[in-house]
Amino acid sequence: MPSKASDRPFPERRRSIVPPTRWYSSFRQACLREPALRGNAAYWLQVEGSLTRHLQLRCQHGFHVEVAAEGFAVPASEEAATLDIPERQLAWIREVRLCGDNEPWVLARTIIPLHTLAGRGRRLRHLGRTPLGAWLFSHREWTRGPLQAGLCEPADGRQPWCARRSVFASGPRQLLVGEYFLPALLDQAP
Ligand SMILES: C=C(O[C@@H]1C=C(C(=O)O)C=C[C@H]1O)C(=O)O
Repeated sequence: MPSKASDRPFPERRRSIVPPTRWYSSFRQACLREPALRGNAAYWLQVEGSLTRHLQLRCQHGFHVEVAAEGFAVPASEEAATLDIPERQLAWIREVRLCGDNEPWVLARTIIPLHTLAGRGRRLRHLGRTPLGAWLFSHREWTRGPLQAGLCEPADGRQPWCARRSVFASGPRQLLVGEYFLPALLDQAP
């Protein structure tokens, strides 16, 4: 049984933990398609700053990151296009569950292109259970691009139905972070 994050590779045949998602250029655009976004989801899809930090602040017993899979794999063509990297080029893909009070609240999928992993970016392959948000927001040179809103196709009522994502950039380096909100979080008052 794998015990460390590095023991959980990301072969292409491994299923992603996040559902298929259709992305919209803004929260408002997604609301035109799905008015239910104007409920509790509105807060989470638009909240600024580190999502990790916002989640930590609402935990009573503790916050942790559970690594579902990380390793080199080929991103979806639409993800490669969003990052402007060649289609079929390998990237470091990290999928985690952000857990509050021992319950998964958010699923996150991050695509880190090869050129971002060079030099100091090497560290990004060894985050393990350290939240990526803590790293990004403590390195001031990283800035976040506009937030897109996503409507998911959940396989069942326990999967996320909405998400958000954005590109973080530091000079020529960039990475794409998608955050998928689980009903366990959305059912709480924001
Ligand atoms: C971008 C952030 O980082 C969070 C932490 C992640 C991780 O550890 O892989 C992934 C996505 C985010 O939800 C944030 O906190 O805003």
